[in-house]
Amino acid sequence: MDFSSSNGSEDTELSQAQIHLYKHVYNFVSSMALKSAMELGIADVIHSHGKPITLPELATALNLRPSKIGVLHRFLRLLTHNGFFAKTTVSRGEGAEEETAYGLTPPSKLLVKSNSTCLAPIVKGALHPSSLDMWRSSKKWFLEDNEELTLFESATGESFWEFLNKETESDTLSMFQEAMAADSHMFKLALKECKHVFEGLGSLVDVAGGRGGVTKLIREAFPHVKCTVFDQPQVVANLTGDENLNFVGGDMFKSVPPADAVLLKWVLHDWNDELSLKILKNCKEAISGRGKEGKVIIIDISIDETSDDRELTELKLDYDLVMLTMFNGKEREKKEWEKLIYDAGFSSYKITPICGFKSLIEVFP
Ligand SMILES: C[S@@+](CC[C@H](N)C(=O)[O-])C[C@H]1O[C@@H](n2cnc3c(N)ncnc32)[C@H](O)[C@@H]1O
Repeated sequence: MDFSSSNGSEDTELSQAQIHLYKHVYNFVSSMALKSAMELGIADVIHSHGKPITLPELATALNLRPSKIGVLHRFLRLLTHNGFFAKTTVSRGEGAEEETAYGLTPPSKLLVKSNSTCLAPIVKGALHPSSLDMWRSSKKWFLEDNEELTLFESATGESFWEFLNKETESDTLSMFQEAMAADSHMFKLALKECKHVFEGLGSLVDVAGGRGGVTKLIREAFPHVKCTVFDQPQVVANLTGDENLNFVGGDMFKSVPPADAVLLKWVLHDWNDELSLKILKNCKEAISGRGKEGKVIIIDISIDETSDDRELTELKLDYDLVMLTMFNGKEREKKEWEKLIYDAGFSSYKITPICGFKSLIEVFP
């Protein structure tokens, strides 16, 4: 572009373009500031304080040296701008000067570790170096002629599942399972909206159900349903159930234990269409004893750019790239779900949005 001859509107467009570009380049800073706040436990301190906290009080509670108060202030300024803290003023008594204080907002309440809806493990897992380092290899990965290879494999030489299951990575496996469990707690809210989906079931198998976080919530609401949590043997190895809760180790690509209904929460987006089809066919077989009354309940993202707002679509598309690069999985649009469901031999389905950004898809034989 020849800058000397550009007119006013071109200049404005150029400036806007620069802001747009830089905003996306520096998006990672907001993620990292959030991670730092989570690691320091800022939300926990404010929560224990019981009211908005001043900067010196916060620094003291976090055991920070006075030299770091300026740093803390600048992190809080960005995080407050991003909606994680709310600024207010407090006075220490009559005649005293007013001081700025920081309170929690709904998003930062999700970082309070004593809350059952704490999502700190998601922040920890998603922004862990094991999830981020691979991006260094993205150009190399693009140039490789292997459609099956994930970015993670291209960068590390092993799949993410192989990496997690290594003896030396038991802490990382625990971290991953904790992140899944944290996400599952939010399912309690969704369960209120979609209780009818589980009504009338005698048995349920939660396929790739991790350590059973979701199953336990379903059992609280439906104590009479016989539940099975089915996952890889090493995930369920040391877990004990009771008369209505059973942990079974196995491979969902080989077979799935029989039940009236199968739950697949946060599972199919880990896999490409070919492997998802295998899982769905095994699930269809698992519910075959119940005839037309059986069903598969999928909880996953459904991308809908026409109905969702920009922010929601951006989150879903971000997730799609996470699934692609880590697992060769994908987030699906409605027509992709439909194809997968019909290809697996099911006759109908119903999609209901839940939990803000996920959908519950009931699939019928
Ligand atoms: C994204 S996590 C979802 C966990 C759980 N459904 C939830 O929402 O919390 C995917 C799960 O798939 C399990 N998994 C991976 N391969 C599997 C296989 N071949 N058979 C059974 N489970 C498997 C993993 O161990 C992991 O717990």
